[in-house]
Formats: sequence, C-alpha cells, structure tokens
Amino acid sequence: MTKVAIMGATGYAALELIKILLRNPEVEIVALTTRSEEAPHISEIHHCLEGRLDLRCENLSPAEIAERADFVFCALPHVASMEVIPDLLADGCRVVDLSADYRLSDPAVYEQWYHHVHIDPTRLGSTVYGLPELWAEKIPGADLIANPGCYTSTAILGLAPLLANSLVEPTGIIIDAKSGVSGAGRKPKLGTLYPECNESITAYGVGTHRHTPEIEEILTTVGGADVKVTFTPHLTPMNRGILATMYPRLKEDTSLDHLKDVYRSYYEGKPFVRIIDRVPTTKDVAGTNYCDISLQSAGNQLIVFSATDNLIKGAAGVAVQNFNLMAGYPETTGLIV
Ligand SMILES: NC(=O)C1=CN([C@@H]2O[C@H](COP(=O)(O)OP(=O)(O)OC[C@H]3O[C@@H](n4cnc5c(N)ncnc54)[C@H](OP(=O)(O)O)[C@@H]3O)[C@@H](O)[C@H]2O)C=CC1
Ligand SMILES: CC(=O)N[C@@H](CCC(=O)OP(=O)(O)O)C(=O)O
Repeated sequence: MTKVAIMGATGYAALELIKILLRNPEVEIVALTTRSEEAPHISEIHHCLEGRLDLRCENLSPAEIAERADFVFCALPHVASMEVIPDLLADGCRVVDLSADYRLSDPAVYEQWYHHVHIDPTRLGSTVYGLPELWAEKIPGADLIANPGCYTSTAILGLAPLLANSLVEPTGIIIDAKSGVSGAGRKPKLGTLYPECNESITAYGVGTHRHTPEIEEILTTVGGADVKVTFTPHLTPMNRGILATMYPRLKEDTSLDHLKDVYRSYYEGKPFVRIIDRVPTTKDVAGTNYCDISLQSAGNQLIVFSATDNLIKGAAGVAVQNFNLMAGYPETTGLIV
C-alpha cells in the first residue's frame, strides 16, 4: 500500500486527485488538509464523495503529515506551497507540487512574475518539471516534482514537436488560449462569479500572465533556441477545459501530412496525447487526461490546436501520471476513464 496525503483538499484540483486515486486499489489516502480548525468530513466539502472516502480534512503540520504519508500531493496556491514543501521533503515525503512554486529555474524570474521572493531558491533549477511526455525518465527518481500549469502543458504539448525538430521560428509564436472558470480555483473572486463571467468572454493577464515565462523556459529547453511567445489567456463561460490556438511560423514550406508524421513520431508510446485530424473540442477531453492536438493551415500559416481538461491533464491527472511513475505504478493507473 502506498500512503498518500493531499494538501488543499477542499479545492477543485484536490477533488479530482481524490477521484483518480480512489481508482488505484494500492493507494490509501491517509490525510487531507485544510486551514480550517473545524475538521470537516471530506463529503461535507465535496458532496460527490459521499460514501466513497471516510476521512476528515485536518489542519496538519508537515511533520504530522509525514508521520502518516509517504507521498504528498500539494494542491495549495503558490507561495503557500513553498512554505511547507521544504519541511515535507526534510521529513522524508516525496512530493508532487501542483502549484507554480518550483516550475521556473531562476528565483529572479519567479519574483518578477509572481511578485514574491522565493523562500526556497536553491531547489529551483534542480526540481524536475513534471511533463512526462517530454522527459518521463527524470520522474521516477525524483523526490519533488513541479507539476506544470494548465495553460502551459496545453501549449507546450502542442508546440514541442515543432521546436524539437527546428521546424518553426522560435520567436514570435502567438498562443491564444481559452480556459474554463474552474481554472481560477474554488475561492470566490469577483471576476469568476456567475453573473460576471457567464455569457461573456474576456482576455486577462494580457502581456503579464505568469505562465508566459514557464512556456518559454520549457520550450527553450525542448528546442535549444531562445523561445519567445505572445500568450493571451481568456476566461470563457464553461466549467472546465482549455483550448489553445497557436500560430507558429514555419521556417520553410512543409506539408501538413509531414508535420502530422513528426507529431505522431514525437508522441509515439505516449498514452495521453492524441493527434487528431478534426479540430479539437474541450468537450471531447473533459474529465479525461487526454491532450488532443490538431494541425491545420490557413494559406501559409500553420495553426496548432491543443485541448485539455485544465483540472485533469492540466492539474490532477498529470500529477497522478507523475506519481505513478515515481511510485512504480503503470503510468496510466487510474487515468483511463
Ligand atoms: N484549477 C486548475 O485548473 C489548476 C490549478 N493548478 C494549481 O493547483 C493548486 C490548487 O488549485 P485549485 O484546487 O484550483 O485551488 P483552490 O482554490 O480550489 O484550492 C486550493 C486550496 O488550498 C487551500 N489553501 C491553503 N493555503 C491557502 C492560502 N494561503 N490561500 C488560499 N487557499 C489556501 C484552500 O483550502 P482551505 O481554505 O480549506 O485551507 C483551498 O481550498 C494551485 O496552486 C493552482 O494554481 C494548476 C493547474 C490547473
Ligand atoms: C482561468 C484561470 O484563472 N486560470 C488560472 C491558471 C490555472 C493554473 O494553471 O494555475 P497555476 O499556474 O497557478 O497552477 C490563471 O490564469 O491564473
């Protein structure tokens, strides 16, 4: 039995983690955390878990968590995450961090985009970025995995084969992305209240969204050339899902058939990436760990579409994919629905 704890259990990503982990009979969820002192039963917080998990959410310290668990999924907001992860690691836990705290390699870049000084800077740069489609071999031996952001994994998976094969210019890549409202988490915020965001689509974080440096850093590593993107996220009135529409510039005329072959070869043996001929929809990946990618053209312009469920492939699903590799379970355990 692998004993697992989930921090931030009252949130949206944690609910998906619980539902996925309950499908692995060799995993026991032994601790769920909240800042609340009321110790609510998990089914009072996530009603759909009624009768499925008999556990209370508790305000536990890292040491108390480590007494019970071998693995910890840290589904806390950024900053809160780096406040507990050094102690969890020191107490012997292996951690998958769903927040952004360990994704970037340079503390100065973190401070610039997150407006917080990093309190554990020496781990930046050596933490494994948990996108198994890119470097699954680094994951099994890691004690700490930085789980990718939802927009970032959607965009990176859509662009990586082009950059890895030097088929497109590394700069000036336009990424126009739309997310469902659950991407903003469960905590109420003015812009995500129903009357504010229903029947309306708006861009946000224009030129300032913190996923920009993450996309650029990972794609630079993949392609070996300095990648620059224009990334514009949009909030759309749906519960879940991300669609990224991306406009990279081909270095030379290349047929779509050849490009599809490049993608199929790049993702060969990767169970959660599907290269499809039609344009993807968020509905077709909702509730799944799939990333659907489609290549289209308009005149000479290549257009890459990539669709995921922000809570699954964008958060809890890839977190469990990483955990499966770390704990020695088949990568797909609990993730085929
Ligand atoms: N939602 C998504 O699509 C994605 C989320 N992520 C990341 O995963 C993590 C969890 O996201 P998500 O579940 O959506 O977030 P939620 O806001 O839904 O849940 C986060 C939970 O963390 C707890 N928490 C602990 N410390 C704090 C704090 N200082 N401020 C606020 N909450 C705190 C809260 O529980 P309590 O109040 O009970 O203590 C809260 O329920 C975040 O880092 C997020 O950025 C990554 C990819 C996609
Ligand atoms: C719709 C919405 O608000 N989405 C979130 C991204 C969610 C995500 O991936 O966040 P982390 O990088 O914090 O893990 C945002 O734009 O901040």
